[in-house]
Amino acid sequence: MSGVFAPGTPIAHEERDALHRKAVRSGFEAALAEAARYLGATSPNPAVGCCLLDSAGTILVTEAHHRTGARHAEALALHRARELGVIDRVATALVTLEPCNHVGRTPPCSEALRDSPVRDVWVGMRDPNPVAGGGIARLRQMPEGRNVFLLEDFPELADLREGCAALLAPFASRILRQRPWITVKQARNEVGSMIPPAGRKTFTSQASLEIAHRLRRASDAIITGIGTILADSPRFDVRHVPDHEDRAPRLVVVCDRQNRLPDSWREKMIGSGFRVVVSRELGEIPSLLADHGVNWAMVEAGPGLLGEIGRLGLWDDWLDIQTTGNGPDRYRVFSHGPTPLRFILDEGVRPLPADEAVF
Ligand SMILES: NC(=O)C1=CN([C@@H]2O[C@H](COP(=O)(O)OP(=O)(O)OC[C@H]3O[C@@H](n4cnc5c(N)ncnc54)[C@H](OP(=O)(O)O)[C@@H]3O)[C@@H](O)[C@H]2O)C=CC1
Ligand SMILES: Nc1c(N[C@@H]2O[C@H](COP(=O)(O)O)[C@@H](O)[C@H]2O)[nH]c(=O)[nH]c1=O
Repeated sequence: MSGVFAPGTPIAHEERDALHRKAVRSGFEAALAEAARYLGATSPNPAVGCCLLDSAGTILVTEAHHRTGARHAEALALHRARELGVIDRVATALVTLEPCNHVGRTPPCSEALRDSPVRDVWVGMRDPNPVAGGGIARLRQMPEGRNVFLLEDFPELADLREGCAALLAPFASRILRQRPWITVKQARNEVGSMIPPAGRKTFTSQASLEIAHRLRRASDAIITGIGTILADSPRFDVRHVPDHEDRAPRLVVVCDRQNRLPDSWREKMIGSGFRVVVSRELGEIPSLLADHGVNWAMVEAGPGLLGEIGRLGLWDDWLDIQTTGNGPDRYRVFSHGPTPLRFILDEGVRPLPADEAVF
């Protein structure tokens, strides 16, 4: 592995490699954490993080893509490095997604890297988007010895690649399958029921509600059923954690085949910044959401709609939060791949025992 250390650094190869792996690891962890803060704000673009290191492997800047139309993560990180006066020290760029090679709303990141002192570029995932991809090949063709390393070529860094795959999963789903990543969130009480006690909408703990609201913040759309609207008149807003500033209107899709949706609820939601769509056919929802640029959709619905979603297999991961009645709530996750839920869950709610949980 060549990399973050300047040629001629007077340390042994093995020591250099160990330090190098440590620097790459901390850099990717920082880039992933920063990017995950913007899940739900970047769509239809992906969430992407970038970390710039100096030749000793010290982190100089960590940045992320904030929203469509704004600078990409690499371009913003290089911009910050110039603002901070550390651009001349930048040696290595770690990016969770292949740098773009096209002129979209912003110029190609491959060129931003070319016009910088970066010599080594570490890439978490190849870009599944054929329009923007090609940055790896372009960087490799550039003169002056730029090196490009892919995490997929380093088995000892497989967990970082999985993190990058989880971060990209919602975008990759829309691009490759023309449907968003769909997460079902289900809360159940001590006896396994989803139905709240009379006069209440929720029964889980504050920690669980914060997880639910982080998921709302990270997703671009909520799929629900008419039964939930009629029972709860839900707000579906983000209030137990801070929301993204100036977020684009989020979609709520209501499965309602008999036109029972109250106008008053629809008007209230539009007034709070949602777009409301009614669907008579559950099966059409994934492609409809993809057409609206939705990368990640969550389901907040009752047992009627969840049964149908389960029967049709219309989900990618399923978060089941259970109240125990005594002690903290527990959760388990069922997932069909590296799940972006890893960026949502935290210590406030404990996983169920390993044999009952996916991770
Ligand atoms: N604990 C939790 O996590 C949650 C609990 N809840 C609770 O669940 C209860 C409501 O549950 P429920 O009555 O089952 O309501 P749902 O929210 O599950 O909505 C059910 C409706 O979905 C529509 N639907 C079902 N299948 C399809 C399909 N294939 N295509 C299109 N539409 C479809 C039907 O509408 P139609 O009748 O028009 O055919 C059906 O009546 C409430 O008490 C609420 O508090 C709600 C959300 C989360
Ligand atoms: N019961 C239940 C949940 N239920 C979901 O929350 C909705 C109410 O949202 P709001 O109007 O924004 O407070 C409700 O209609 C249903 O979709 N969620 C949870 O995290 N825990 C719970 O115990």
